[in-house]
Amino acid sequence: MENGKHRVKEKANQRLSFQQFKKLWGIEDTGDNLITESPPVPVRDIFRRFWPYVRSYRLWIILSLLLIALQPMVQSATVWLMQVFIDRVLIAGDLSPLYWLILTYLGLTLLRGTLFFSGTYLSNWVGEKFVLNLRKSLFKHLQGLSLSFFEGRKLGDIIARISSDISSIERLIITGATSAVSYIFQLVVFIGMLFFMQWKLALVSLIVVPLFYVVTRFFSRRIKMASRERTRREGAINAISEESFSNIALMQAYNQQITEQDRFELQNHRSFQAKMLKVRLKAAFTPVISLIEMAGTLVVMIAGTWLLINNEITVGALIAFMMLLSKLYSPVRRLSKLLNTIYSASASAERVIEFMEEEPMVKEAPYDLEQVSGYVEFKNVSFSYPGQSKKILSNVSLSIAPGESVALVGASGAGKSTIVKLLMRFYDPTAGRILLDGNVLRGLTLDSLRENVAVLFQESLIFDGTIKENIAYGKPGATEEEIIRAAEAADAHEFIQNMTNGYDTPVGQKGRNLSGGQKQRLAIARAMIRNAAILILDEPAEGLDANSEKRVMDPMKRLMEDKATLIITHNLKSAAAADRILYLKDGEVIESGTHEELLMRGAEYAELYELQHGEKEHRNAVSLSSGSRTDRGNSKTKEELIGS
Ligand SMILES: Nc1ncnc2c1ncn2[C@@H]1O[C@H](COP(=O)(O)OP(=O)(O)OP(=O)(O)O)[C@@H](O)[C@H]1O
Repeated sequence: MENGKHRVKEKANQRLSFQQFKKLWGIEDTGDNLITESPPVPVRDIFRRFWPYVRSYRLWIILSLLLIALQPMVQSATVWLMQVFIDRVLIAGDLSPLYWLILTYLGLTLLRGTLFFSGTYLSNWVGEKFVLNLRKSLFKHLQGLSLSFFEGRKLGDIIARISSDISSIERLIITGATSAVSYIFQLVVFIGMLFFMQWKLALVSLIVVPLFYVVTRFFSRRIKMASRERTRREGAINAISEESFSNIALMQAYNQQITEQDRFELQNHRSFQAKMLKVRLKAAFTPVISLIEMAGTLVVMIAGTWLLINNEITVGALIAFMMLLSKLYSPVRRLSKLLNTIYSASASAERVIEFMEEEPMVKEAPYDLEQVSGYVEFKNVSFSYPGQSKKILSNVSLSIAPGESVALVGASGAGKSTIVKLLMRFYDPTAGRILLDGNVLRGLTLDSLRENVAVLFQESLIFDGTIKENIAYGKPGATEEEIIRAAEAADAHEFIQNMTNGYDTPVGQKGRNLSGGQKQRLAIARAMIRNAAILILDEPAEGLDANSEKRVMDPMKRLMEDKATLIITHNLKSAAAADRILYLKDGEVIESGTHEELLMRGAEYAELYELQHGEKEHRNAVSLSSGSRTDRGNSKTKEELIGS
């Protein structure tokens, strides 16, 4: 029996599979949806999942429900007044009850208005509070997720989920739930009143109720699926817009407007198709419901007339009954419509829940490290990106001591930036260990690790804020004096002072009001103010012209003082000035030593150097290094290390 039940359930699920449904209803699986489908979640579980965000408002919810629940009572009393008016005033021809009837009617109308205002205001207030809390919590949660999550997602889709999807959930959780309770309460009151007035007629009027249920179920399931398709397409529209507009210069420079428009249009059209399917379903739903409603009214009219003929009901009571009946069908209809809204909003809820259930791949650890000296060690570290079998790093071992500079060189794609990502714990190694001052990175809190590292990325990352805010990003709560000192050390003070509003000048989105060199000096000031023991320089002079490069050299040199520095560079002349060079090939350190040692070895590093700087210079470098290695010792200048 249990098995049989299970099979039926399975079959029901199968029959309504998304792909089959899409074929049936005209959204064929075109394979062009940029956003993957979120796992389906039953409505009951959705409520359970979001309940914690409204729990603290439960008293207000109860109050608003109470206010909503009182409304049908007042409505019923108004109908009852009508019955008294017809039977006692109109038919009896007696005007004496009219005075109190009018006064009561007025009082009831005012009461109903007050209840409506406070109920609506309160339920909306709770709803908006829910949106506020949920959005805050989702934003915080997303910020704690690992880099891998963001590298595998479309930014536009993430934004769509934080903005529009969360707003849709409000319709499901608060407005939806309170309206549902209010409609159910109205139903109970009205049905109770109908039975009180004429139980036989009341029974007849309920004949059509199961029909409402069957039709609603049929429509709401399909509306939910169309809504899923629609929300995914909206996410894709956001993603394409974000990609296109953030790369607008590239797009225009390569005349890719048409390609981008086509990409956009495709998703836009699919979104339109999904929406139209939803509209068709919703539009067809209302007339079908009206038809059932009409059938119910007809049956009651016939039965009512028969009862009237048999003197089992008065004219006034029959009219009042019919009026109440129309009021009964209204919450039934609204409840059915609401179910559709709930189902379509649950498509958004599924997308938000998918994100909420994401766990950070890099797990937080308990040990809070204080100020470190900056001794970094990689021990037999291997790494593959999540979900990929290709080994990006194999058995990498390296160390950087405080005050030492190590250059990481190698062909593009060799795995240099991946080493930085592991050191920052954006990812954890697949095998091997990384240590900071002898502590395994996996055991440290992410905050304490990252507080001890300052990074200068290949492309200076500048936020849309003032110059002051951008520098202070390196040390939250930095004083004005500290900011100016950092800017002076980064040789940025002068150009900042020459700007219209000095340190309060806005830099524009991505720092578009600044030159490349200015942005880099601002980034140096930010790293300066952090004063971390470990410094990572990822192609710090990349993209700067000779003049700007010269300009950032001195501040960079000051920044590196006493720090354990890892410098990633393609330029072997800059690498030459490092205390040690690691040559990375296909994720393995194949050569390691000083510039001179590597040249003497005459292997791949020497070959690459020769390729970059010509044979003559290479020979000079070798003879110079073999003759005067001891003289030079560690006297390499920091300028050499950074510049080319
Ligand atoms: N998020 C990622 N997911 C999957 N593979 C990645 C990811 N990031 C990098 N890779 C792959 O890892 C390899 C090493 O990349 P990495 O960025 O570390 O190289 P690199 O030596 O820094 O290159 P470049 O000098 O060009 O910056 C490349 O083959 C790259 O395709």
